[in-house]
Amino acid sequence: MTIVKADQLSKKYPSKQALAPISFEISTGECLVLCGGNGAGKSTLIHLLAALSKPTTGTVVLDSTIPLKNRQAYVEHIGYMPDEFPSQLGMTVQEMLEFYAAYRPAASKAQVSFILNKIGLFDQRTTFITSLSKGMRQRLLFGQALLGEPRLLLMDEPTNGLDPYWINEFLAIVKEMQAAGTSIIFSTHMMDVAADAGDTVLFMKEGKVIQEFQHINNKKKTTLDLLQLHRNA
Ligand SMILES: Nc1ncnc2c1ncn2[C@@H]1O[C@H](COP(=O)(O)OP(=O)(O)OP(=O)(O)O)[C@@H](O)[C@H]1O
Repeated sequence: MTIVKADQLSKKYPSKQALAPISFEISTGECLVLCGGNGAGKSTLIHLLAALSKPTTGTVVLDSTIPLKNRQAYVEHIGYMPDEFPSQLGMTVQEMLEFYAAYRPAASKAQVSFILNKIGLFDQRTTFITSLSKGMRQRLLFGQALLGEPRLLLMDEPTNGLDPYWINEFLAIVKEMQAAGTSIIFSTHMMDVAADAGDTVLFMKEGKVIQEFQHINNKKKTTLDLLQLHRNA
């Protein structure tokens, strides 16, 4: 079943066409990975899908009925992980998760504890965010995106700053979420992560999709293919 349908979505700034019109569909439990060099348009596309920015053209529909312009209903069903930490630095780890849980109708106190364990920060739950390492902050951002069992998980460079153990854990959690029916879109510069997680990998350059891989089976070969494309982007 199609969960996300983007039709001719584009973004033009006065001085720049950041994203040329793009159309795609994603099914329940599918993972779409966005790759490409700096300035390729990955964050622009994720911001549009997260309803953080208005498209210049085009539409997005979630779950076949909820349009992007019905912002409240739309964002209730998505989890969003930004590429930079927001400003809640005066909170503890648990307070931050509870703060975000309050905005997610399906999130509960029990889920906050579950996620704290999942991201390996249960023992640091009373630690102030300012005292966390970069990788720990990244895990916390990932954890808040999982709150409320989103139908669509949108993540901007989620593995930045993660050590190899947590990159593996991230990939395992992504697969668990997919198996539970969550659809996932994330950007990455890590070709092995893209090859491992992506059912579909879109390779972008200067706001356009220049190549698309689907249903990757041979991880090693595909990682090399993606690296080759990255060199050309
Ligand atoms: N607010 C803005 N005003 C004008 N141009 C912008 C704005 N935001 C982004 N751009 C431009 O849009 C293009 C795409 O940027 P975007 O952040 O989507 O790239 P990206 O693929 O996420 O890059 P990176 O890998 O460096 O994060 C870039 O050329 C960027 O300079």
